[in-house]
Amino acid sequence: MFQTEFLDLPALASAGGSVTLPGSKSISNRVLLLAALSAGSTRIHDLLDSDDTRVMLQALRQLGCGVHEQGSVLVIDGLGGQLKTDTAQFFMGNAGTAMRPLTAALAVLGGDFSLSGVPRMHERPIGDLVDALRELGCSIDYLGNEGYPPLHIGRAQLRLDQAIPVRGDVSSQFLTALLMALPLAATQDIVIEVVGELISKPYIDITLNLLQRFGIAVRREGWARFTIPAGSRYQSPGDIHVEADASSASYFIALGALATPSEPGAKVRIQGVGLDSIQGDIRFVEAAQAMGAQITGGPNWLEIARGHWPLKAIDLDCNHIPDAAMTLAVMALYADGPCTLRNIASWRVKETDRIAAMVAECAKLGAQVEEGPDWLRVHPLPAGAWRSASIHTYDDHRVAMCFSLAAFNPDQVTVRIEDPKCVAKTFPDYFETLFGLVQAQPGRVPVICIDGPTASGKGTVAAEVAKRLGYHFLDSGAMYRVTALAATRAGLAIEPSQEAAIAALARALPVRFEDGKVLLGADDVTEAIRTEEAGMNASRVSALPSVRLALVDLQHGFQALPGLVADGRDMGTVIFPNAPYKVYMTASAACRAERRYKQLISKGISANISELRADLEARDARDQSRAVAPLKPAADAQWLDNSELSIDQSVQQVLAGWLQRQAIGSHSAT
Ligand SMILES: Nc1ncnc2c1ncn2[C@@H]1O[C@H](COP(=O)(O)OP(=O)(O)OP(=O)(O)O)[C@@H](O)[C@H]1O
Ligand SMILES: Nc1ccn([C@@H]2O[C@H](COP(=O)(O)O)[C@@H](O)[C@H]2O)c(=O)n1
Repeated sequence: MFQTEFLDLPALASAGGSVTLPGSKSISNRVLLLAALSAGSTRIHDLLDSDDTRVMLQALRQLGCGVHEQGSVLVIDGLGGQLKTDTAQFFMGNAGTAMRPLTAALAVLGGDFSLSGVPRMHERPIGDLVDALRELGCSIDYLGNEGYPPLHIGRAQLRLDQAIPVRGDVSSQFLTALLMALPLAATQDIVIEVVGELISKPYIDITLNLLQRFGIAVRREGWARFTIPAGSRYQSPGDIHVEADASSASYFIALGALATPSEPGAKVRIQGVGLDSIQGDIRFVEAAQAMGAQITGGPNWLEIARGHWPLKAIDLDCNHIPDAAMTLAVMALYADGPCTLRNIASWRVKETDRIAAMVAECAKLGAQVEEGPDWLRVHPLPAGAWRSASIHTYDDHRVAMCFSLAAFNPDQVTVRIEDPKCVAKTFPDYFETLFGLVQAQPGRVPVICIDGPTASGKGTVAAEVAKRLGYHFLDSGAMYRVTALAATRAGLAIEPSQEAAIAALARALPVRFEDGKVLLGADDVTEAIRTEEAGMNASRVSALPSVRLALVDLQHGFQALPGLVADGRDMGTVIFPNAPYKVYMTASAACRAERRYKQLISKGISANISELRADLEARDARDQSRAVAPLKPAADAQWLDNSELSIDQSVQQVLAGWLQRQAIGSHSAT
């Protein structure tokens, strides 16, 4: 997951390949609670691992549920409707799918419980559910504002003889919560009556489907009246599989519809969710088809390719696909006319006011957008009108994910996604998954080159800049160091007479960079290549032209989405001559010798400062005077002498220079 302050998406062009999506949030949290309330153990396969499911799991543990991992399977030892504790305080984060059903289940069972969440959770209404539960005889108090969490739950005195009314026109989660809680009290038939037009009906279908799997056969009369039969008891189904998330699939369906194929005939294939899905958001497929996407599918898969282009404008009632419909709003930027999304009032009370968020962020890209209380109209953005923008994400995973699709804009402007880690709510590896399927416009994966002499601090600074931007990091010096080590181990003298043999070795170098370690074959050589002797050998091996040539492809392979920071001697001059930003980092010889001295001493290696200075000057002289790719600043490099700067100041200067070139909004990367 990207933990950076923001993530810059360079202009994207094409897509193709297969992706297996994480489990559905709606199914995962329902299954977790049903398994906890059931008698017996439930083995849950393909459960979503995200912020919202972790919130639910933590609550279940607090209630005394056994939770065990068995490989990729999660086993829940159910409580059989009997809590092991009747006093607890629960933190629900911003997980509506945990807060609502747990409130109902705890209220029906009764006890001394409090439930709170993040500030936004305390702005999300729950009054209609509380009213219904009070009607039933549950004891619930508001601890803050009337109608909103946090809540306190006390002992219940249930009255089951009359139908329980619940409003269905604000959130279907209130009805879901009652349907899941009431089997715990079904000593007689219990009737729920929906007041108002029920929204998001497909989510109720998911609830009914899962209740059935856990032994509860709810009788339904239309969408207005639901009966839990007397004697209903939760029973574990044993094993249960969680489908991949259909709402998450919407980004990849849109991707297939927007991107040109990575090669002729290439498609975007989604595994784990298909046309027979029980999730309502699978009907996003129909909306994407209406916009022109070519989609085929089977029971557990979908394949998408670009069809009509530009996409066709739509005017759609989106009540049945409330979450996935946000993706349509960004697709609308690529349509042949204005797109109107209707019946989406529930967006106003989600993780953020999603209608307001879509209006504000589409407008930053240059689009004209109109809104009403429960509708949104997005006008297409023609080529020439797109603006590079910093997308605010409001701690809302779906805002972050759907705006990533703006990176396919025809003007090839960069799209900045603020706080990319907000995707952790449902899809922690969303951006990594996206980068696995897409290709940037040619030459658009940015490279920041930091070249300079030994011990100028370029490796330290480059690694930190890469971390702050979420970019890959190339320590090119390590490649020469590993080559020299491999040559020595192979009994080759590091001299021109052995050039061909060392180059052959370099071409097939089994080097890997993993989790901060450098591996040569199966050998961890991280420490072995860092000695002063290894540095000198690297300098000698790097003067051999065929060795340099042999390592070019390996270095180019590091240029991958979302970007690269490369440090070395010839990054800006030879390996990435078209890089958009180059720094030549240096410091006085005295300063560099002192830094290296401190570096060695801190590792417990004894050193002599004047010998170190002589060695590094000799190394610099060799690097600067060699015939091929000598150490020198690129003509377009920014010169940075950091003799008087701290590491952090050096990092800040490089970041500031890069952000100035990116020119997106007025963001800082501190
Ligand atoms: N202002 C500074 N900027 C960067 N590094 C600094 C600074 N001050 C001290 N250092 C320290 O200098 C030492 C040398 O840094 P580093 O290894 O990154 O240099 P380098 O240029 O990559 O060297 P080499 O080319 O030999 O690998 C490190 O211990 C680093 O912490
Ligand atoms: N792009 C590069 C990087 C390094 N070298 C040579 O390797 C030696 C070791 O590099 P470090 O950065 O790890 O110290 C260095 O002295 C150079 O001779 C190179 O030629 N080109």
